[in-house]
Amino acid sequence: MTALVTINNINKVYSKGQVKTHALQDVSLTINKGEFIAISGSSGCGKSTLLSILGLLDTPTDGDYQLANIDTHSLNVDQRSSVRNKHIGYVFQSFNLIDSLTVFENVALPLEHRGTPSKDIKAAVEQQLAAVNMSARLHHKPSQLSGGQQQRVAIARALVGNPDLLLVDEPTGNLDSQNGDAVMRLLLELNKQGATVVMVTHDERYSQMAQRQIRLFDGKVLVEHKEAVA
Ligand SMILES: Nc1ncnc2c1ncn2[C@@H]1O[C@H](COP(=O)(O)OP(=O)(O)OP(=O)(O)O)[C@@H](O)[C@H]1O
Repeated sequence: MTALVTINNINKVYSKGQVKTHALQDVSLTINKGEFIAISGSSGCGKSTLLSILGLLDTPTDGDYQLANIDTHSLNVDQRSSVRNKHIGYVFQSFNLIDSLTVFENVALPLEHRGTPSKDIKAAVEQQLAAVNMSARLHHKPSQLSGGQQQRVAIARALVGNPDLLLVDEPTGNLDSQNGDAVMRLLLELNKQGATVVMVTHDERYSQMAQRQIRLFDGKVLVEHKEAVA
C-alpha cells in the first residue's frame, strides 16, 4: 500500500487574546491511496480543523504533514495553493458554488486556475458532470438546482482535476435522507473507481460505510476501527 498522507504529531492551538483552544493534540495518521476514511466525533472535537489542515486551508501549530511525498511545511503561500489545486479536492457541507456562474463554469474553475486549454476543460467538465449524473444541467445556475444536485456539482468540481485526495466535510449535512443517501452512494462509487476519500460526518450510518473510521475526542484520536481486509 502506498501512503498518500502522513501526519505526525500535529497540534493546532487557536489563540484569541488570553484564551487558547487546543483543537488538535498530537494527532498522527497515515492515509493510503484508495482508502475511504470517515472522521467522526462530537461537536468541537476538531474534525473540521483536521480536514482544513489536510486540505492546506490551514496550517498546524506544530507537527509534520507530508502529502504525495511533498513536505507541506516548507511550502510558501503560492506553492501551497498550487499543491492544493493539483492534489486536493474539497467538498463543503454548504456546497460553496458560485451563484453567478453556471454549473459548467463552476466545475471548470479548478482547471481554469491551472491554465488548462479550453478544449480540454470542456471535455473534462462534461465527463465529470456525466459521472455525477448532472449532464442535463450544464447551463443552470446553482440556485436553480436542488440541494442534492448542488452537492453533486460540488463533487464534480472537486474531482475534475483528478486530485489525489478528496476531502468531504459533512457532505450530507444540508440534505434530506434521500439526497444524502444518493451523495453517499456516489462517494462510495468514486472510491471504488480509485478516489481516496476522507469524510467528516456526524451520521453514524454513513461513517459505518467507510472502510476505516476514526473517532476524535477533545482533539485526540480516541478510537480507530478498520474493516478487516478479506
Ligand atoms: N478560528 C477559530 N478560532 C478559535 N477557536 C476555534 C477556531 N476554529 C475552531 N475553534 C475551536 O477549536 C475546536 C475544534 O473546532 P472544529 O471546528 O475543528 O470542531 P468540529 O469537530 O469540526 O465541530 P463541529 O462538529 O461542531 O463542526 C473547538 O473548540 C472550536 O471552538
